[in-house]
Amino acid sequence: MPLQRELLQTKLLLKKNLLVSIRSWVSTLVEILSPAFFILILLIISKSPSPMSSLQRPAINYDSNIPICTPYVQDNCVTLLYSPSNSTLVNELMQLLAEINSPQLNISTNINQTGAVVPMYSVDDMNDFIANNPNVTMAAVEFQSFPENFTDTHHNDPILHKFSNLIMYNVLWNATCPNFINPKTCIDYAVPVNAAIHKAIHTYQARRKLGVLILGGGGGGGAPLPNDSTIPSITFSTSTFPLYDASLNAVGTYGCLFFYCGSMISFIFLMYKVSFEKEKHLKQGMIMMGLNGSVYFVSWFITCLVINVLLTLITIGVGAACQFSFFLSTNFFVNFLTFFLYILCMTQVAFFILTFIQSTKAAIGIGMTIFIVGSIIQLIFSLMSTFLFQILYETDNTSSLTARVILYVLPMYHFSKIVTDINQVTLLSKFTGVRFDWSNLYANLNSPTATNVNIPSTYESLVNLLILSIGYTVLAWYFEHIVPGNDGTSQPPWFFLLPSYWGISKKTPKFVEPPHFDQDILDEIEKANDPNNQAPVIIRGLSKTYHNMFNSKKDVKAVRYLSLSIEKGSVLCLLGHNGSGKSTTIGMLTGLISPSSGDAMIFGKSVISEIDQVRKQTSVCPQHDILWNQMSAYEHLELFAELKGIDKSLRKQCIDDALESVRLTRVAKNQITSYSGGMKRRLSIAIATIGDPNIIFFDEPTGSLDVASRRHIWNLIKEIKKDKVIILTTHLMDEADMLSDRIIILNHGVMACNGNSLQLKHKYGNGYSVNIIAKSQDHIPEIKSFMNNILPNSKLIMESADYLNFGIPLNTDETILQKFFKTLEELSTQENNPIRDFAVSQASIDDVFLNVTKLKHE
Ligand SMILES: Nc1ncnc2c1ncn2[C@@H]1O[C@H](COP(=O)(O)OP(=O)(O)OP(=O)(O)O)[C@@H](O)[C@H]1O
Repeated sequence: MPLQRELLQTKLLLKKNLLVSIRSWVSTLVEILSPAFFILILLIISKSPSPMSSLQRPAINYDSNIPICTPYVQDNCVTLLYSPSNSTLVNELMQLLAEINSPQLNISTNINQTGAVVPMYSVDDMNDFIANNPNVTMAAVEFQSFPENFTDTHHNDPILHKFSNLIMYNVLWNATCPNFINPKTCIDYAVPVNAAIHKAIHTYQARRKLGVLILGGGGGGGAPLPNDSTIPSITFSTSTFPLYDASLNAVGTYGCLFFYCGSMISFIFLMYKVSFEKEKHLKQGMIMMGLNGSVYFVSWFITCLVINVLLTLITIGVGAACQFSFFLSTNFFVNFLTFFLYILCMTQVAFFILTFIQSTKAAIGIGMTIFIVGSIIQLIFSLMSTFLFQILYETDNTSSLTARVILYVLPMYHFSKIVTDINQVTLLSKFTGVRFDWSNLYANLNSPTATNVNIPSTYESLVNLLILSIGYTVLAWYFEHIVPGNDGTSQPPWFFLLPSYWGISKKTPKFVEPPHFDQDILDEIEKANDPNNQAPVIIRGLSKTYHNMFNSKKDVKAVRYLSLSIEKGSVLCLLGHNGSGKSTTIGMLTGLISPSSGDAMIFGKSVISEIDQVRKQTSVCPQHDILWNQMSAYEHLELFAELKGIDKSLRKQCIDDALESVRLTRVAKNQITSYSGGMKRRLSIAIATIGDPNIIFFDEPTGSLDVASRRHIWNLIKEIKKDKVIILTTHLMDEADMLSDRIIILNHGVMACNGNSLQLKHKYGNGYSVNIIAKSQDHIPEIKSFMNNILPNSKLIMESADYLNFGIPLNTDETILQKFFKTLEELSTQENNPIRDFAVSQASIDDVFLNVTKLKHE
């Protein structure tokens, strides 16, 4: 049941992600609470006085309303006069003003209706009325500039367009209030009238942009105003629109930036977390242990979705708690989609970028750069808001088209567009009551004209974020296949066209002609190619070339025509210099690296076409520990036991046995941050042995262990090899000598020799090895000539500073050897002896290794 297996693996990795997040709770909290942090900064900014306040006019208190007048000279009074009455815009504005004022005012041409708002044809009519009816009118508004089409004029010139939207008016109020004597009833009309006009204009704009009915109420009637002989004294002020108070300004000016910052911290965290697992080869290690590569990404994607939902809810919750109308006056789902889709899109951008990055340093660097560049973009959009969109969509010339295309692929552009749209509508909604609802998503909030109708609506911007999320997911998936990862393998750019990729047909191995080999190796090749060979591991012509994308001359032939078979119950040791192809061989046998040619059969299953079946039989202890610092040894073993499909009833026993075998029982529950390098290595070895695999690959298993631990692991390997195949790579010759049933030395990717320890010592060993330390480097020539004279068939194997190593063939005449030893002893008593110290030993694997690799070099 492959799907069931994948679901189980996804569950396991989610559990691992949860565990790691809980254990590193400080960074998890920082990540989750980052939006709250930025919104709180916005709150502080909104509460603190603006640094520009001394240069600005005082903010308007939008909470104040125009009180309905109370007659104090005559029986009736007029709350407000306005002119001109022949302007549709002015009339609509004043009706709106009357409607949203609390208490609601009545527009009436009947000047006898107490408290009415009365339209006047012109400013002269208004002045006449005031002069003829002293102390009847509380206030008056004279509109001086009122572009009839308000938001639609002068679109071709953005600067003119800005000014054409300007409404200018004078507010006049009656300063002769006789109640000055009684200040309680004498009310200042100037401030509330000014604020009411602001509110009315803003509501007008918002309703008009959203396409909702501008007027919802108003009207009324009343009794005629009586005359009075008192001469009114009128004072006036002039005001322009708009003028917001500081708290509204904060969201309007910095909202884009701070909401963006809050959503971007998780992006940087994601870049770090995924690149960390890549850098530490954790993903590779898990794949070698049977993990499906796509499950790895699915598990990260689900983890990100959960974090994304949390971040979105926290953003909306904290924003609403701070009383920002951006959140309070916007439909919850619109707010939710804004943040959710943006963070989702940035998650996919992170996965896309990570396909090209192998190290955490690079990932954090790029993440921070995107964060900073994005912040600058947000700030520009915050400050220029709709103005910038107008310029961008004003014309369809090449430069604006190019700018639009570039901006289109940036998720932050769409985010700032949506935030600006919502801001435009909700900025004053506390006073105007206008909300940004689901149905308003389609409205064009940017004064469309014939030329700039293309400005996307809020809905289109949300859809664009979704399209980008899907686009970046596809790109991440595609480049993940074709960009060589740190395992160096990649698929051809057309991989998705290959039936084998989709499992429709099986991959077929490619075989090439073998290079020239010695007879013993040719015998082994013949054995491996024998169709009757029943060995559990049969490798046939396995080769790997790492191609250089830019220069084929720099291609690396890491392994060339490796052919051999390995019997059950044996340890095969792969020796070789650094870079000789050992890890590549293990990578190919575990399906991590795809061979360039050849194939290997593991218990009859091909590593090319049946890797899933192969992985059920194999286990790996890679060169790099596959460990998470936040998890304990027990949790690691539990994870891998489940990954290997060990039955729940047997799991605990298996884990306890594995811990016991590497002597980690006592510290099993401790997080591995407290472990030494050796302890971590022992845990990696325990992980490799769990689940009783038939074949275990040990890639330099004891490199970082002390002598005692190393001996312990050797005993362990000897014990477990009985019914298994062990393939071991090492640089330690005594380890190879002690453990191996067969040794293969790789030299520049080519099999240079093959046989057991004794056979190799006999064939390639020096018989005896003579190590000589000269008194000084000046004595080296003297010692060399001494050796040449006394033992002409000796061979210099190694020379380093004052150290010389000679090999003496096994078949050397015994009398010559005796003479040699005697001369050495005599020399040691002489004063001019060039030798400080010497030792003679029998041939070792070291000699074999040096001889073989040197021979093949020559
Ligand atoms: N991802 C890769 N891309 C390109 N070349 C690579 C890649 N991985 C390995 N090589 C090259 O392939 C050759 C064999 O490398 P490999 O790691 O298999 O050697 P090794 O014997 O395991 O070395 P070591 O003992 O240092 O681990 C080396 O020349 C190495 O530089």
